[in-house]
Amino acid sequence: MSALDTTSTPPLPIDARSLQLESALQLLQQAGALLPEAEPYSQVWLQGVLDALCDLSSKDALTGLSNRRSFEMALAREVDRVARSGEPALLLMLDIDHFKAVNDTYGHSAGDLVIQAVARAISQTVRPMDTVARVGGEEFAIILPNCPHSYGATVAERLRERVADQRLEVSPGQQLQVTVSLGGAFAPQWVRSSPLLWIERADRQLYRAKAEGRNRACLEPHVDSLVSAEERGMLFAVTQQDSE
Ligand SMILES: Nc1nc2c(ncn2[C@@H]2O[C@H](COP(=O)(O)OP(=O)(O)OP(=O)(O)O)[C@@H](O)[C@H]2O)c(=O)[nH]1
Repeated sequence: MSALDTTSTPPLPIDARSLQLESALQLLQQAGALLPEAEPYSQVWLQGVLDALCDLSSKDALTGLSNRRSFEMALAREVDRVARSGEPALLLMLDIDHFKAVNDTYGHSAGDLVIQAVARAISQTVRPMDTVARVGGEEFAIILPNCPHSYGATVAERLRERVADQRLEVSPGQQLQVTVSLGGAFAPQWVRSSPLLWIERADRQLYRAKAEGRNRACLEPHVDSLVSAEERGMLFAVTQQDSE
């Protein structure tokens, strides 16, 4: 039985009022999270508090996007899915160009506004099924499941253009334009690869985009999977047995 298996143990009756929830509630309040509307300390209310805490711990505070931890979990799930389904999935790493100069010239608050605007632009450009995360100060990652190879360069270019076309008001009457560089790599299909390796491959393309002058997208050249249809069937049967 795993530590998370709750099916074989009878639930313990808990008086929620005996739990020390002050810090958790304060944290949620500070973050502006909506507290559950149910009767305080009822089971439904307690579940609502736990759900709100989970939500908070998976989000980046500045942008509301997924944070690095949540991104890494989503990426591991995607690696698993690609290994089973063989569907093409793209990982894009995106970094704001010369962002230090934005901070140095306009101040940290203006820098924060720029990060938020870039986050919005990315979210509005991709599909709801895609995961958009802020994985570093001015670095974002986008996981695009079920993304055809022929579409990779188009989506990366659309993101680049969307940000470059934005006029950002960093203070009254003061507008600013920023650009981004992107690097992308597709997950190897029908093979259980490592999320870390996938990130490294996309990152390498991002460095290339920076080195080649920024404000551009570089994708790793695609190599067709060498796994035959018969091997795919065998691989799929094995992974199915593994999970049973
Ligand atoms: N405003 C703001 N700045 C941040 C945040 N996190 C990191 N930074 C700043 O982001 C800047 C990143 O600068 P660099 O890594 O030198 O990159 P860059 O200037 O964008 O240069 P290139 O990536 O090479 O184009 C640093 O000045 C950090 O202080 C944040 O949350 N808000």
